[in-house]
Amino acid sequence: MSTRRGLLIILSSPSGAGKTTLSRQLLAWDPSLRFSVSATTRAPRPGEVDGKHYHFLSEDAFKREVAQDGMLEHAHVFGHFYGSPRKPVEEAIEDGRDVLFDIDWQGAQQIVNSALGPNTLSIFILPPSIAELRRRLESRGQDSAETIGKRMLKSWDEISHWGSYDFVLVNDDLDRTFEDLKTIVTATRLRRLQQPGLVNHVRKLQQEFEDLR
Ligand SMILES: Nc1ncnc2c1ncn2[C@@H]1O[C@H](COP(=O)(O)OP(=O)(O)OP(=O)(O)O)[C@@H](O)[C@H]1O
Ligand SMILES: Nc1nc2c(ncn2[C@@H]2O[C@H](COP(=O)(O)O)[C@@H](O)[C@H]2O)c(=O)[nH]1
Repeated sequence: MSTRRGLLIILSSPSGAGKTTLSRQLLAWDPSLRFSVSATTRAPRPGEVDGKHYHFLSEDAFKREVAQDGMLEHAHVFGHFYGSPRKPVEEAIEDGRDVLFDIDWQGAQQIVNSALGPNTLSIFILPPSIAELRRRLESRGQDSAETIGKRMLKSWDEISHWGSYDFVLVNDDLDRTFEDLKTIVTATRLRRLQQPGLVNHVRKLQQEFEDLR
């Protein structure tokens, strides 16, 4: 029987729309889901743990990883490098586990256009308004006014790619958005191609049917 290959579930949004919050909820909902811990050259925020939230690398170390083909995708975002280490993702999906990515549109496009494209599920999170996006970045209280200003200026760049994603959610009410996200993940897991074991099941049904005659 062919085994199931894991799905690559990609969440993107402008900074502050809520993808980190939704990722954490999704990981708590389904402990079998693996999070792709990105590498970044930006400094840790208060409370961020190396190896859990990000792998915090120097620029030299990051570039070395890229040169050795160690990144599945990588991009320059808000003045820093970010990338998804290849090995843990490949191991997880070969093991049949789904992997969650919190990455920008450039990284999403690289993965969707790669050999892993048929195994991806991409979801874009929109904010209810630009004013609310700013309010959320400010209320998160983890970035300087200058950083928030830069992220707001880049928000349209990110939003302009919403049309390339499989699904789009407007994250107004968090509980509602999370319910919709779970529905999307559950439905995608039920796609015929995600269930290679069905072939054997249908063969068994056919045999049982033949035995009736
Ligand atoms: N639906 C919502 N309603 C109100 N606040 C929300 C909602 N979703 C997320 N938030 C809050 O908005 C802030 C930004 O959310 P979060 O950090 O998840 O955004 P993000 O898209 O991951 O941003 P970044 O790309 O900068 O990491 C957080 O303080 C979070 O608690
Ligand atoms: N292409 C990639 N983008 C990534 C990756 N990890 C995170 N990101 C995106 O960067 C911005 C900023 O993140 P922050 O943690 O500094 O707020 C956000 O849009 C992330 O989705 C990655 O590995 N590749």
